[in-house]
Amino acid sequence: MTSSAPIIAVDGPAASGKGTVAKALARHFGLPHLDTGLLYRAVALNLLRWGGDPDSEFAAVRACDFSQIDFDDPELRSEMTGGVASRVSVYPAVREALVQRQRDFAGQPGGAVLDGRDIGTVIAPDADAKLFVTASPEIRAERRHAELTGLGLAAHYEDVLIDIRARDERDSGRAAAPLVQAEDADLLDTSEMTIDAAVRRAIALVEARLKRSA
Ligand SMILES: Nc1ncnc2c1ncn2[C@@H]1O[C@H](COP(=O)(O)OP(=O)(O)OP(=O)(O)O)[C@@H](O)[C@H]1O
Ligand SMILES: Nc1ccn([C@@H]2O[C@H](COP(=O)(O)O)[C@@H](O)[C@H]2O)c(=O)n1
Repeated sequence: MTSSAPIIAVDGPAASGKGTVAKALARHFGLPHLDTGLLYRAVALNLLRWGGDPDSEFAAVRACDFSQIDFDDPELRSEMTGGVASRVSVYPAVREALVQRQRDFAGQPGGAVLDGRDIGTVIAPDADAKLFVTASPEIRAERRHAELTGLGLAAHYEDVLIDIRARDERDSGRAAAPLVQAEDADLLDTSEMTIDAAVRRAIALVEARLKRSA
């Protein structure tokens, strides 16, 4: 892959700020951006609406149908949908059903930024730049809690922290495409960083990688 049409992979745990960083990178480098978590959330939302059982791999695979999904639907971003997304994403057949769509996005001629859990390891292992964005569970829970209450939703910090820890365990512990830092990814721990500082550091890390691969 040449640096004129770069693929940038951004991975990390829930509420680490990877989406914020990925969107800013896309703006900075003039690239299209895909939040791959939305694909797993779409499967989860189908399942919830159809009354399917998240413990059934068969039902989850049937829910890999985006024909009725509006990607602007606010329900996609709910905590309930995110929790079910992390359950259906453990199934290899669900992951398999979503791979090609993500690889097609990554492979478009002008380059792309994708964020998720397995972008640098499975979807685009040859990406030109890879970031692993993280922060402590407590900081991530604070940020998610502030986000939810800011939207006027009732949320308790302790519950959010429990949910974040459960999500970390499921995403990192599954056999298929677990959340793990790719060997050639740069680590960006945003625990002590403002959004501006995290974005500036992300741009600097990616620019350095692109220069090296030019
Ligand atoms: N460095 C930071 N300092 C403070 N708040 C931040 C920082 N980075 C992100 N945030 C805020 O934290 C929340 C979560 O960020 P974001 O949505 O980017 O995380 P994410 O990793 O993409 O989450 P997920 O994929 O689990 O939905 C948002 O409200 C965002 O504005
Ligand atoms: N590449 C990815 C992206 C997401 N997931 C799973 O989906 C859940 C929701 O993702 P968000 O980024 O929107 O929070 C997440 O907890 C993962 O289980 C995935 O497996 N791979």
